Amino acid sequence: MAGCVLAIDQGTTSSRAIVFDGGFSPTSVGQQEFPQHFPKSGWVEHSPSDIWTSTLRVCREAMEKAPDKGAGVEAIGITNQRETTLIWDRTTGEPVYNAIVWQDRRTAEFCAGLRERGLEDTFTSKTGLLLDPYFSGTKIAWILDNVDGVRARAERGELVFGTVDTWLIWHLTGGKVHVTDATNASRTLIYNIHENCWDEELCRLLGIPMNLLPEVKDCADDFGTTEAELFGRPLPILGVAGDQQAATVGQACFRPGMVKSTYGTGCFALMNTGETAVRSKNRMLTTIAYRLNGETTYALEGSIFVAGAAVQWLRDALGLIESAGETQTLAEQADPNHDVFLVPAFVGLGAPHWDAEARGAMFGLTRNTGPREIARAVLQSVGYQTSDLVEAMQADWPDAEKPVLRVDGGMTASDWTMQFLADILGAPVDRPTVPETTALGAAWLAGSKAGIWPGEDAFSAEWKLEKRFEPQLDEERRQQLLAGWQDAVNRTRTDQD
Ligand SMILES: Nc1ncnc2c1ncn2[C@@H]1O[C@H](COP(=O)(O)OP(=O)(O)O)[C@@H](O)[C@H]1O
Ligand SMILES: O=P(O)(O)OC[C@H](O)CO
Repeated sequence: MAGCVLAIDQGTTSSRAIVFDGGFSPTSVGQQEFPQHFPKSGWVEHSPSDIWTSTLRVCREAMEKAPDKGAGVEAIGITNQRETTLIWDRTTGEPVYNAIVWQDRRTAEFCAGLRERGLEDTFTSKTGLLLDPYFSGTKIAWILDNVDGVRARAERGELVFGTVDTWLIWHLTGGKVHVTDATNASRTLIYNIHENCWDEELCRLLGIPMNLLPEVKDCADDFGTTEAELFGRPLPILGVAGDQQAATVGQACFRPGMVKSTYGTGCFALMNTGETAVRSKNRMLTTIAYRLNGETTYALEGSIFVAGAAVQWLRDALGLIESAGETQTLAEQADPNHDVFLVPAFVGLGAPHWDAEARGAMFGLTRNTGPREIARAVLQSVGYQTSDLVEAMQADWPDAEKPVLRVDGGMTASDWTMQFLADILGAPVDRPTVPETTALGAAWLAGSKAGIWPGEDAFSAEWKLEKRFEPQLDEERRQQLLAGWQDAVNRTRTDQD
């Protein structure tokens, strides 16, 4: 079976690999969770070797399970958790520190210091991002300044930096290739998204030597060839995109105004804004959606740090459920006259508030509040947060029609959550037949570059609706719930008077 593509989806909690056939259907999957490390409050790390070895294992598993043991695989596409930061020795490949994960807040004070120096506009105007610990730049600076001997080694040119895509490509190519793509670069806080280059001034402000940085390529490009012994033969890596951008591609959101929202550990909504890099007035991010044939397509992005992670909190910290799916039954049975609001600011608040110091809170508790109302509040928090994002995006780009939201990610398995989302947005929510849109997006980038998959239009035509959720809530109740949510958020924020 020729025309197959192996997609690697290296996520925050697990590594996944999927072989897609020439009809864009998944034929086999490999998946492995790996440990999360929380060395201090607000710190989140991964072992670099876990990232690599779990990825290699799931690729081999997916190839093994694929028809003809993956003989039809002609190209590899990579998509990855973004912003997560690694630095390693360019000769030995030895990491100098663990991977600092996107959720990590250790550089909050450093960011506040830069803001106090009046530097936020300098960073935002060039990168589209905000001075928040979320992005890679201050994480690179932290490693350089806090790990013994690292700055000196960096200045001697012995070290390299990479996001997870770069780390994986380095290993897949036997340490020969040090590259990234424009979408991953656009999340580092040192990449100029308008001029499409690493920015000297921003690197200087953060104290980052530019010799650490990888070459930046288009999303469909030549990223090197895998070592023959890894999969029995060399395979070309032809597609790379950060996971949220890959989902935008996989959801075929190619036209300006189209929006996708992905519900995994966090939630990330991206609106395609075409060739215009819209500068947000509402603290959304401006980012690169994809770069193809040297042409950049931009997006507005709203990033929420906790979505499915709140469901995991119900299971792992509170022990209220044994599996994520139980939340739906609990929510259905909750008292309709008893509103409870959860603001899941477990690692601060992301867009549109960007309050790194805020922590989670629950409001409206009474003696009658039980697991059902709490579970419903968890699922609803995802809807409310999305509603904040969509409202901010529409304010930033009033010309765009009220969008239909294309959704994907593990949490979209919950019909109850998707219906609430449609209700609170007052807009339809579309769930596609292929839930693995992130991996599919990476596969399409590689498959189209290889010339074995068709272009944008034919690919878009293949996007199929599995279920549309229509809004059913009356407007008065919607406004009442939104007001309750706004009140809860205002009381949680640390930057309110
Ligand atoms: N039926 C469900 N109802 C609610 N949440 C769910 C359901 N199934 C999965 N989830 C949540 O979805 C998340 C996993 O989604 P996934 O897309 O695999 O995440 P990631 O790529 O961030 O690791 C978990 O946080 C899990 O709690
Ligand atoms: O690994 P995910 O799916 O939670 O996505 C993480 C994002 O890329 C962080 O920006």
